[in-house]
Parts: sequence; C-alpha cells; structure tokens
Amino acid sequence: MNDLLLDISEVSKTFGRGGLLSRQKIAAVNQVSFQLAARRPEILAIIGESGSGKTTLARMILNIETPTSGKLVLDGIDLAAIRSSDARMAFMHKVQPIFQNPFESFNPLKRLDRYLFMTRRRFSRAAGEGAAETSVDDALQKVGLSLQEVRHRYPHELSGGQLQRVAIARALLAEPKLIVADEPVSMIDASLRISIVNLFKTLRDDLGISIIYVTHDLATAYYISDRIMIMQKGCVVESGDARTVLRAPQHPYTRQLREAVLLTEAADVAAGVSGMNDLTSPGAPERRA
Ligand SMILES: Nc1ncnc2c1ncn2[C@@H]1O[C@H](COP(=O)(O)OP(=O)(O)OP(=O)(O)O)[C@@H](O)[C@H]1O
Repeated sequence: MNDLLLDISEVSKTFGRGGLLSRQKIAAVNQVSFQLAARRPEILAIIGESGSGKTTLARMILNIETPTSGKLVLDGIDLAAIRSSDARMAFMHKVQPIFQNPFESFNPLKRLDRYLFMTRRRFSRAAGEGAAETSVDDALQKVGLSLQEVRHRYPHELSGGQLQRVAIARALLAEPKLIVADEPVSMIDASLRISIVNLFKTLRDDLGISIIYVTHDLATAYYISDRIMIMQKGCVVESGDARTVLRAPQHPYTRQLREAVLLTEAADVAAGVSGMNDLTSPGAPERRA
C-alpha cells in the first residue's frame, strides 16, 4: 500500500486568453503542493473566492485538466502516465467526481436506475442481475435512498438533494478511495445542504473515503472538514487544521473571508434568521479525533 493517497507537487496551470495580438496568460493555479495520507481518510476543504483556482485544481486531480507544470500522483498512479483506457479505468476506480449541479450530471431523458446499472457494469465484473441489484441498492442505501425509490424514475422526478445523493451513490459504485466534490451543495436547497455534507462525514468514517470538498462556504467547510486550504489568485495562502485556521486565521485574506461570514451571521441574527453560519456555534460538532 502506498503511504500517500494523493501527492501533489508544485502543480501549476496557466491558461491563455484573448486573440493573437492581445494574448494574456492567466495563472489559474500557481505552484500548489499538498498530500493526503493513505491510511487516514480525511475531508480537505479547498476554499477561496470566485476565480481563485479551486475548480482548476480539482479538475487536475480528476485528470480532466492537464497541469502546465508539476506532478500529481494518486495512489501510486502518475496522472501524466495515464494513456490507455485500462489505465483510465484503474484511475477512475480510485477517484470519483461530484459536481455542482446534479441536474447536469444526468441526461434528463435517461432513467436513473439505468445509469446506476451501467456504472455498476463498468466497475464490477461480478455477474448476475441479482448481484447487480444488490450492489446498486447497497450504494443507494449508503446515501439514504433505495433502489425501490429510484427505480424507473427520471432526474426531474427527484429533488436536487435527492439527485445529488444518487450522484454520490453512482460514485460509490466505483468503490473509490477519493471523492472530489466541487461545490456539491451550492445549488441545493439550504435546508438539505447539511444532510449532504453530513453524508460526506459518514463516507469518511464508515467507508474510509477521503473527500476533497471545494467550496466558497466557510460554514459547511468548518462544520465537516479536518483540514482546510485557502486559495487566493491560484496560490495556497494558508492551510492546516480546519478549526485552527478558521478560529485564528493568520493570513489577511483568510481573516477577510471569515469576517464576511461573521457579517452575514450578524445580519441573520438581526433579521431573526438562525442559520449554520455560526463558526463558533456550540451545536457544531467537534472535529473527529
Ligand atoms: N478553460 C479556461 N480558459 C481560460 N481561463 C480559464 C479556464 N478555466 C479557468 N480559467 C480561469 O482561471 C482562473 C481560475 O478559475 P477557476 O474556475 O479554477 O476558479 P474557482 O476558484 O473555481 O472559481 P469559481 O468559484 O467561480 O468556480 C479564473 O481566472 C478563470 O477565468
């Protein structure tokens, strides 16, 4: 077994923008390095304002985007060496994505159970309809649904929260070691967000899956993450234990982000709204040991 699940060293991504004469270079991600240990599943939140490079970094980890420089290794697989479809499959067994809009993750004309059975066929060689039904149902049960609830249903027949759970169940069929979730709750009804982020904690604790949680939202990041990495203009400006970073931020940008949340919270309190923006709420559970 490799000691590191993910090893990212000095990864950068530069995009070119504009026409031939007005070509500009944008350093979307600049010299980012970090690791995830193989034996200690964790939730790492990547936080930053719009345009800070979070999605580009997530897409490089998912091998959707190629870095301009630097190296990414997932559980011993050097992403730059993935060429064949077999290598791609082996990689997808280890890491699965969850995207922002669950309605865009599924073809609206295709039944959800068909998606799940197709995914199961891709990732498991165990034959038999009964075995397939059991694994699809198992994956759905892990996210609080069942095959009975999902069978014969189309994406529009489910709520955004339910559909995001189906997307997570589909990811679980690959039995991944890592899930990269890019703003997975930002398009979900506020009342359902907490149940989805809680689900990530369950996946970490019960299935040993590490989660990279990309978000703008300090409150949910504080609530579920073990570690936090703050990005600004493509660079990591602060990282460390989630509670330490958010309770006593060292970098001015992290302080600025935190103050913005506290201002929202003060406005909510003034308006009589109680949300989950309270970073120091006694109701927020302590970090897992
Ligand atoms: N394909 C691309 N071509 C050109 N520029 C790009 C491309 N993808 C991203 N960028 C630029 O790279 C920078 C980082 O974008 P990225 O989407 O990674 O940020 P982000 O932190 O995820 O933002 P958001 O929270 O809004 O999704 C931005 O300036 C963006 O415009």
